[in-house]
Amino acid sequence: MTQNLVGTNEHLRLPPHAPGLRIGLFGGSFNPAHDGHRLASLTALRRLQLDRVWWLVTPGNPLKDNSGLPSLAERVRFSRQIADHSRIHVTGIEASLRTRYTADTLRALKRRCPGVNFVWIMGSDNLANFHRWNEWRAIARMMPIAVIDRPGSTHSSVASPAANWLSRWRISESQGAALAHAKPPAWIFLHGRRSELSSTMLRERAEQD
Ligand SMILES: Nc1ncnc2c1ncn2[C@@H]1O[C@H](COP(=O)(O)OP(=O)(O)OP(=O)(O)O)[C@@H](O)[C@H]1O
Ligand SMILES: O=C(O)c1ccc[n+]([C@@H]2O[C@H](COP(=O)([O-])O)[C@@H](O)[C@H]2O)c1
Repeated sequence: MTQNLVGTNEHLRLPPHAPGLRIGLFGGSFNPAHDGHRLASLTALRRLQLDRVWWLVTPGNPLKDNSGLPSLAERVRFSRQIADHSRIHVTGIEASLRTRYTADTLRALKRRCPGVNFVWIMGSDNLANFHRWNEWRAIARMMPIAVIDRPGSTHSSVASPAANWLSRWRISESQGAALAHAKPPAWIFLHGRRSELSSTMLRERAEQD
């Protein structure tokens, strides 16, 4: 079934959505997907009371060397096996939108999905580098952001230039249910059960085998 969907480029289409839904957008290389991605998504679903999380499997992170990156279809297919949850939709829609930078992707999705309450989700390692992203302040002005704590970047992320700039708009963890409706900039740092997993670790293990 999943294989067929990838074969028909179903992963390039927008999943079902409707005005008023709260949808988390979780972008990543997913090379490969792992349980840390799933745990972060479940944390966001529950603590932010989201209806869905869409994984946006990138054609290639603009800040990474993407040589050797497996095909989008392969990464989507494996991500679907890992996600395995009715509220998590794995997509390759940046490829069909022909966007690479997150700011462009979010603009395009907001235009195509009027009335949807989107939240950008990222691990805390990405907050630490967020100030290097294209139009990062514009991203923060476009939609609320949820940062999920991740081993190794708890402190560097909150001490980062982006976190400093964003500090006045941080809402408390107890207000998670309000984030999707908050006027951006608005962001939250969610602490909870953490996963040590990373795609780098899995690629290194696979090389040793
Ligand atoms: N264990 C984890 N806990 C919380 N967030 C995570 C975790 N692993 C990845 N993420 C987040 O998931 C998103 C996609 O990450 P990505 O696909 O690059 O995985 P990665 O494990 O960070 O990969 P790599 O090791 O190749 O950098 C990013 O926002 C990242 O911060
Ligand atoms: O737009 C940018 O400048 C930008 C820079 C770095 C990363 N991103 C996005 O951040 C998400 C996480 O990337 P990664 O490779 O850490 O999984 C993914 O959706 C990337 O496209 C975006």
